Amino acid sequence: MASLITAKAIMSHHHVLSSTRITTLCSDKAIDNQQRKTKLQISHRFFSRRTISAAVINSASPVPKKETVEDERRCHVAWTSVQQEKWEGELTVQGKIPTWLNGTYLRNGPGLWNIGDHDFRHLFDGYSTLVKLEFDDGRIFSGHRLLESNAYKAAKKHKKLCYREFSETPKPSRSNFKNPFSGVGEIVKLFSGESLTDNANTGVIRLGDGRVMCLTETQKGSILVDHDTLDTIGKFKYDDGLCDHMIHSAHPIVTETEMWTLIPDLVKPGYRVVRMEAGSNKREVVGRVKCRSGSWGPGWVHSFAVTENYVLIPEMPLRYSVRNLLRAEPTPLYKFEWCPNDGAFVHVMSKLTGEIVASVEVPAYLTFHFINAYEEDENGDGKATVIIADCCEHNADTRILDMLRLHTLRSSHGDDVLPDARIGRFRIPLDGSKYGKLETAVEAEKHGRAMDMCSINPLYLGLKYRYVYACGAKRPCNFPNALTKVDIVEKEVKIWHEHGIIPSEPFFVPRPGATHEDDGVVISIVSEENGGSYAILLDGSSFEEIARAKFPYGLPYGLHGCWIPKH
Ligand SMILES: CC1=C(/C=C/C(C)=C/C=C/C(C)=C/C=C/C=C(C)/C=C/C=O)C(C)(C)CCC1
Ligand SMILES: [Fe+2]
Repeated sequence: MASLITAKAIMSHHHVLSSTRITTLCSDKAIDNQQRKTKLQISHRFFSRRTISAAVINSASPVPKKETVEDERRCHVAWTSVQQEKWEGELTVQGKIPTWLNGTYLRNGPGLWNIGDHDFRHLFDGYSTLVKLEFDDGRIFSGHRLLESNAYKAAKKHKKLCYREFSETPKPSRSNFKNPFSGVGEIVKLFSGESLTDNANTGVIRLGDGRVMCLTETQKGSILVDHDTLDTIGKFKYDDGLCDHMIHSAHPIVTETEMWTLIPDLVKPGYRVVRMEAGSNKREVVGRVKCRSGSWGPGWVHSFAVTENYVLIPEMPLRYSVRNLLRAEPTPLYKFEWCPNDGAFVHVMSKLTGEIVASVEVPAYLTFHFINAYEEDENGDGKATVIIADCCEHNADTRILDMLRLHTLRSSHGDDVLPDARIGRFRIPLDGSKYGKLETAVEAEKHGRAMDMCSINPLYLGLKYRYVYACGAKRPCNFPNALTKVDIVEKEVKIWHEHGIIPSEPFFVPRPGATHEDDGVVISIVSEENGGSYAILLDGSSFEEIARAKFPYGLPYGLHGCWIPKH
């Protein structure tokens, strides 16, 4: 493989640099074993000088002397753009993959953070990069590929940012500089959704009918992919009038039969709760909840939770801000503002009737990811009296958003600057009380005061459960650097960590036929300090390593994944 890649890469000065990196990695013994099966394709036109120089730096090769190099030298591969548009090949497995594990783990996340000479600012800005691990009878066939969103294709074609990303706004064209009406045009393009990105870099889900969809928070960023080839199939076309509302939660809740999601209303602050039957493209509005705070915008809703009978709608003090949405330059809170004085709420809607059965004020909170929720029947008469909802809670401290700026992530490696997080547990009474509680479920010190990117056994969705898998920390760190299993009943925590790693979301796959909640495996993809990366498999119960498989190159950090079983 080394000679194949070198031949492809030595086409220009820049590609001599990229070949240095790839040849170095490919001389790895494990990779030599699979040369025949490996295909690599480098996009020569698009990947820029910066991407390539970062690659050289990560391979510890001699580097050109320039000011940015010192910064980049310290840059962990987790925050370094992928080096090629796609790759596929078999990975060499150390250890033994359970024979029952047959199917594909797919992970989505931002993997390319520069366009031409422009470097993106925030982790969430990067172009969607899918990584697959296909488990087949003890072997792993892997690959990655950039998603062909319109935003990515336009950037590639014009060598510049063309759509509004999380923190980035395209520069106005020269002709628009002098046009006094261009500001109005920008507002129209923003509120019609035209200028918003479809870069579906956040999650990937398998719908009940088997279709696989990548998502971000714009509805137009719902994109179908082929989980085998990683080809982009095309837009998921919602067959309803709800797309006018532009944005939705990036984390719909999907089962074999249905999908639930929330659609925030920016005009009349509130949320629509919608349901889509498996096999359909049409969402039905089950109900609507009005925001209780007097702020202009609804609270940001990245994710939410469901129980067997209810949908929980969070109304956080981190709210959409029209001023910040319109600003070209990012504010410290990007599109949002922090309004704790306007209150923090959780609403509960009946799945059956769409009625609001509880709406409680709670202490200020900041969460991106709900873990799970369930109903509790305290009187033992079969009627739920309280709802318990757990989330990764950032102690109502918005600094986490700015911590995820690429410059900070790249330059603070080794410093203990990650703000604290915990498992926040809401208790929401169903007796008409005005207030709900928010407590710490397990002493945060036990998981290094970091807690995000969580998963549970999917068979326990909406039900009383015991185990949370998430990214935690071994301090000091500037980003969660460990995998953790939290027993929220016994309040015990297991940690898996290796020096210098940045692991992505630990994803739990239950063993078919299992009778214990933690009988299964946990999959994660780990970016290493030395520029490499590997897939890791932990036993869901002991949380010990079962197997790992090294990639022939370094993969950046990724966000969320899904499991597609082989039938
Ligand atoms: C907010 C708007 C947009 C984009 C939203 C996006 C891309 C949101 C992505 C959020 C993610 C990936 C949150 C993850 C959080 C992870 C954490 C806190 C990890 C912590 C580790 O400790 C647009 C769609 C671009 C436009 C409208 C507004
Ligand atoms: Fe997320």
